[in-house]
Amino acid sequence: MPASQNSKHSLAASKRKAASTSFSTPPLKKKSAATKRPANDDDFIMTLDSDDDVEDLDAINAEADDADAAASESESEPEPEQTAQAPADEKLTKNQRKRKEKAHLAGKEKIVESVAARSKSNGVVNGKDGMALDKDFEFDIFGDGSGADYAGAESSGWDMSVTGTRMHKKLNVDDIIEKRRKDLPALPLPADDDDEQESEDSAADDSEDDLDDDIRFAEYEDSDDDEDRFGGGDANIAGDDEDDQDAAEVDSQEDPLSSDASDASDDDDEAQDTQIAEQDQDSDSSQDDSDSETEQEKAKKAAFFAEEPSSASSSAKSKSTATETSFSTFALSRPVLRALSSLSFHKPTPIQSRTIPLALAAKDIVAGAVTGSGKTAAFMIPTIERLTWRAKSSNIHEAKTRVLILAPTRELAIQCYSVGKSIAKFTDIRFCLCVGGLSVKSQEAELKLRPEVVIATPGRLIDHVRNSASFTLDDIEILVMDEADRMLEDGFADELNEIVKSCPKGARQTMLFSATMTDDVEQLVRLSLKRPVRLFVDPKRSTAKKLIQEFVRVRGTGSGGVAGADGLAGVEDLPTTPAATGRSEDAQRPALLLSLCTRTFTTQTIVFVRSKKLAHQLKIVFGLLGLSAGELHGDLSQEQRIDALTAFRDGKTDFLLATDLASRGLDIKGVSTVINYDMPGSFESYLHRVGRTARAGRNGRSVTLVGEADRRMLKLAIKQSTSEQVKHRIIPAPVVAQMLETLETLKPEVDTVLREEKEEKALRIAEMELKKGENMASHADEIFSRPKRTWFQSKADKETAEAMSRAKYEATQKKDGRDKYAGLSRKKRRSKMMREEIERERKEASASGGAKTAQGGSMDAGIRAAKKASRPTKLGVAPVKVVNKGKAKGSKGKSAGSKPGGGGKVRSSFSRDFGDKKRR
Ligand SMILES: Nc1ncnc2c1ncn2[C@@H]1O[C@H](COP(=O)(O)OP(=O)(O)OP(=O)(O)O)[C@@H](O)[C@H]1O
Repeated sequence: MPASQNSKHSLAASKRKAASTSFSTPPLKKKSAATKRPANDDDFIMTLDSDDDVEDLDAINAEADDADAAASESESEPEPEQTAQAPADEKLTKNQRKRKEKAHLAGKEKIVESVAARSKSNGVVNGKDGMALDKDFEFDIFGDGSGADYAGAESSGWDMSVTGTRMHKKLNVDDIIEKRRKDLPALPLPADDDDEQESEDSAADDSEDDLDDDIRFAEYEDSDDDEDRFGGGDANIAGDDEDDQDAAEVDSQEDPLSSDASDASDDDDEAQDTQIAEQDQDSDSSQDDSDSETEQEKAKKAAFFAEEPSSASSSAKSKSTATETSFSTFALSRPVLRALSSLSFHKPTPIQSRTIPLALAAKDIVAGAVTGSGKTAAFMIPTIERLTWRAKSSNIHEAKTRVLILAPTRELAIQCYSVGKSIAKFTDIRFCLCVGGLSVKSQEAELKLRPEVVIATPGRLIDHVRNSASFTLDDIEILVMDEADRMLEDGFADELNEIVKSCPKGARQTMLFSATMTDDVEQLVRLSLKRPVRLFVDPKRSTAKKLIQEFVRVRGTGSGGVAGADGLAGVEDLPTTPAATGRSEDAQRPALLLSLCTRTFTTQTIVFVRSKKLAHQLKIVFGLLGLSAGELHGDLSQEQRIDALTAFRDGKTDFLLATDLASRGLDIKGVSTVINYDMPGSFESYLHRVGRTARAGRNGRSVTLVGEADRRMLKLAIKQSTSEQVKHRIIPAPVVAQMLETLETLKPEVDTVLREEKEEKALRIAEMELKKGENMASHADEIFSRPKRTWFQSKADKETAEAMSRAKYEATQKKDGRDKYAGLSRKKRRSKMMREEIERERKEASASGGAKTAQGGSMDAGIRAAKKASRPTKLGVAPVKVVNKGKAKGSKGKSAGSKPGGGGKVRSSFSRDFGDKKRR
């Protein structure tokens, strides 16, 4: 425990004590000796990236923002302007220095103006607003703060508009891209896939039937030819046959996706299937989490959780299926019913049906339901309803903050705020949004009025608990955590403990929600739940019913699989010859992605990538190709993040290139496709990502690029879905080859844009430093007279927490099998798996009291070994591509004649994953 926590704890306790004595005299907080404020302390970035060490341009931007914020917040020591500028100056050429000097002068003028404006309008709070990031920057949900314009907001999703002037001129990479694009010669792009020939393979024209037919064909009659037709497996890519055959002979033990590994990997499949089956039992009731639970765990859960009251449960179950069910059956108050009807919420979703009665009865709840099933309203409706029962008082000193809703990201908190205000719009309930990146001062001012509901990200909330006079969590009666499983992860552990400690325990109702909610008692116990009810509405780890999940195989003969990927390998380091392009999966991904986005999924598409740097680079490539794309990740300022979201939501951009920051909770209407540029590190993360589409009963499609290291995740996805939901998409090799050529042409342009952007940013940083110096000079008295803010975590604490979170994430990756067997020969891999399986079965046998004996487990393994022995041991020659060289085109007709898995053709394990599904 960080040393600071003891003092925090006592602080919180003393605040509670003080607050309980009198409402009329809000207790003054004792400010402890200031620890230095870490930059971005409250930036709850949900990225699971491992790119923190990457010096990214947007990171520079973020630093610049911090520098600016620091200037306006005036907490750091003033530094001589010369010193601050020196490092930036050193990097600049003569011309750049001249430009900088110009900017310097212009900046000076601006600063004078802004200081004048600031002193003019300083009446906002206490006559001083210097601690705000930007006094004019407001987050206004409906433009007027009233929530009156819901209909418009509803039609296009929750409103995330931002009003107010910008803190500084936004550096616009779009301008740089546009400038470069104009000078580019026309780039060859693959034609749309709506012509007959191409739709045979890529199968994504407007007609749903055609699309399904084509993909089904690819799925079940996947020939050797087919599987070679993407990822660089065609005669058009010189030398590929040889490469593959060599690879098949030499590396057949190492390539679980290659066709020649098919016989050998049957055992692997079985072993993996068994594991998957055991780990991912469907559980469509609140009662059983998994059969693999030990008796001890079951007993622990039985003691920890309360049974769902039978009346509520049975009526809810019938309600959830009955078409005539309506919100009026819950006896909600008129203003709430009116709001629901204005939102066109006519009947409750299943999770709402089961949650609302229990939540109204003040029960603690641990709830899980599939993405897009209405969990936000499930906790928001009863919360607001309970607030309408409160005793009303016109006296502000009697007002209390009774509800705290926590979310892991700012965007999600903003969305919850928007939903809450909409449902409460006919009541007098007041909300306050407390998230990082927005004005601390205006939040402080709102908190002083004691709004009934506070919706927050943890870091900013703790900042207010520690530093905003009169704000305490002493009166919290309802604590809700959205994406609670995320909040329970190590990265949030310290913050969550601090918050829970600061809330009263006694009469508090706690509700936890997530699509991937855990019922692991060890994790939940620290939240002081009181016999919570488990409400798991959908089968565990399932996707929305109307989601079609497509998978595109990424084939590389090298070892540069996804695990090692960070950066746009296909663009940054494009190979010089097309032949070389088949060497790494990473080299294929940009081309595959762009083939999808230029031909098939041309709008309303979110592309998830695993690093901020990659998101930015892809944005440049998209821009240079004339595709309108925004980026969303943690290296952007909050303003840029909201801008990107709103532009995408409003259809101003067709693509949103995002990290996992955007994977959870965001409800953007009209998202038709989610593309996973790479497989995320955990299956939970996959579920959240693909859950950005097919929401609220709508159709949606996800397309995931699957490399060899992702096969286990692919199998999980297939296992958890119906056969109609999963498809194998094949992109014609000529299309990919053409895209690779185009990317090759673009490479120098991408570099140029990055360089120009860097220069612009260097200038901007210089401006910031100047502004900071000016602020320091103009407001020195005020700055040094202020009490310093105290911080919950030092930078080191935060880094430790992040490192723990990252370690856990990496461990999850290993658990999910991404890298577990990487680098092992087939033989070693199989014997390792066998050993693990025997060990696991032994454990299970002893845990289940001998129901399945260790001996029995070994026997299973023995049977599998015997089965394997009865098969031909090795094909010897790669069966791929022998027949197909001259038949790259018109694969439909050709392949339609082939039989799945028969006729001497060997199907890849990738294809078998799909075929197996069909057989089930
Ligand atoms: N009763 C209802 N009737 C109609 N639409 C609803 C109802 N409840 C919620 N919705 C709509 O369903 C969509 C998804 O809701 P919400 O964002 O709460 O899903 P979620 O379960 O929290 O998803 P996630 O797990 O991704 O966070 C929203 O657009 C919301 O407006």
